[in-house]
Amino acid sequence: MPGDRSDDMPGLVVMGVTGCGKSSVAAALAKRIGARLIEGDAFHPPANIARMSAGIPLTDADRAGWLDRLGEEARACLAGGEVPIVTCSALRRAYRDRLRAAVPGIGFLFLALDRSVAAERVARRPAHFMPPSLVASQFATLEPPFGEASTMTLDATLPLAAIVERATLWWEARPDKARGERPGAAPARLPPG
Ligand SMILES: Nc1ncnc2c1ncn2[C@@H]1O[C@H](COP(=O)(O)OP(=O)(O)O)[C@@H](O)[C@H]1O
Ligand SMILES: O=C(O)[C@H](O)[C@@H](O)[C@H](O)[C@H](O)COP(=O)(O)O
Repeated sequence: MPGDRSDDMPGLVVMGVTGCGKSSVAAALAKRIGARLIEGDAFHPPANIARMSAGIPLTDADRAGWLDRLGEEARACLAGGEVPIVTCSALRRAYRDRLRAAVPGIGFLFLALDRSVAAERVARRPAHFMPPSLVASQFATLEPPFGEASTMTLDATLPLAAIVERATLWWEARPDKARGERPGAAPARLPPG
């Protein structure tokens, strides 16, 4: 699936519905490119965790403070000279714009999968606060980031290594890298699909 890289990307958000592989992909990608992982789940206030554990979807108001917290973490990471990779469902355009306001040009890697696979993965995942009953509301809320700047969509059912490989190529081809660290270098070619 195509990626759009019209802005510089100082860091990344790995986004998508519950069970799409955000935590798995972001951890592996952070290791691969030497970035700092900011695990979004670790920044929910206890009230949000309690709601989700009880099978109640978060509201815009529940998510607002969490998104701001993630934006602050990403900014602090950049200020410290590190590259942030944030896991955050970022389901709506407005949520992504809130993160973009905190970190202009931040990129979004969207892991796309259908709801039956998401439901299956969430049901099989041990000891996690998200119950399978919340999968439907995640899909109802999702606004895919198609056409937005600095976004890349990948098939979340590819093997983890293939996702990380494609994401790494996209990251390496980002404009500031091409301009700054590799003057005159052509951006790396993205693999088909
Ligand atoms: N590419 C993949 N292929 C198969 N299973 C995956 C893949 N990525 C993640 N998983 C599995 O799916 C489940 C959900 O992954 P996770 O990273 O926790 O998703 P999220 O953080 O988006 O909720 C986990 O059991 C994980 O091992
Ligand atoms: O790992 C997961 O299962 C979730 O996707 C998690 O990363 C996220 O915190 C929730 O989805 C709650 O936030 P939203 O209701 O905004 O998705």
